[in-house]
Amino acid sequence: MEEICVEWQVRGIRGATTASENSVAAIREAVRELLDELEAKNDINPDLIISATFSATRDLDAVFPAAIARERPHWCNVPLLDVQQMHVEGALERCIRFLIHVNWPAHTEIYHPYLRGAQNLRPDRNLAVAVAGEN
Ligand SMILES: O=C(O)C(=O)C[C@]1(C(=O)O)C=C[C@@H](O)C=C1
Repeated sequence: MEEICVEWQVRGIRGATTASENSVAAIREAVRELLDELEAKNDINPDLIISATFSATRDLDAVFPAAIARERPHWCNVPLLDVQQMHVEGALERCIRFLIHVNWPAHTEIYHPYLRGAQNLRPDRNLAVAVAGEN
């Protein structure tokens, strides 16, 4: 029988969005939408996620984004962390970002979701998917 060998790589996936206000409901809605998009566009298997770090700008403190992520099916065992985004004067407000490391089949495209007010943070990533080795 022919053996099909899949080459795996550790890859980083970035994403960001904004919450409409500093409330549990608004942050939950924004994080769910962002992770829905991540999973839908990447056909991601949460069991292959190595870790996920969320940052929130200093104007968001109603709830931890990691706690929202942990509510998702199969995310309860993912190592999660929240940090406060460094503040730069004039930077996008009420912004939630993530950096996720994942085991990924080599040479497979990754989609980095940038939604809502965060759409223009990385127009290069928003328009195109990143090809293996380019991120
Ligand atoms: O990708 C983002 O979320 C950005 O805001 C862009 C950027 C960057 O310049 O690369 C800036 C600040 C963040 O800490 C991460 C990345």
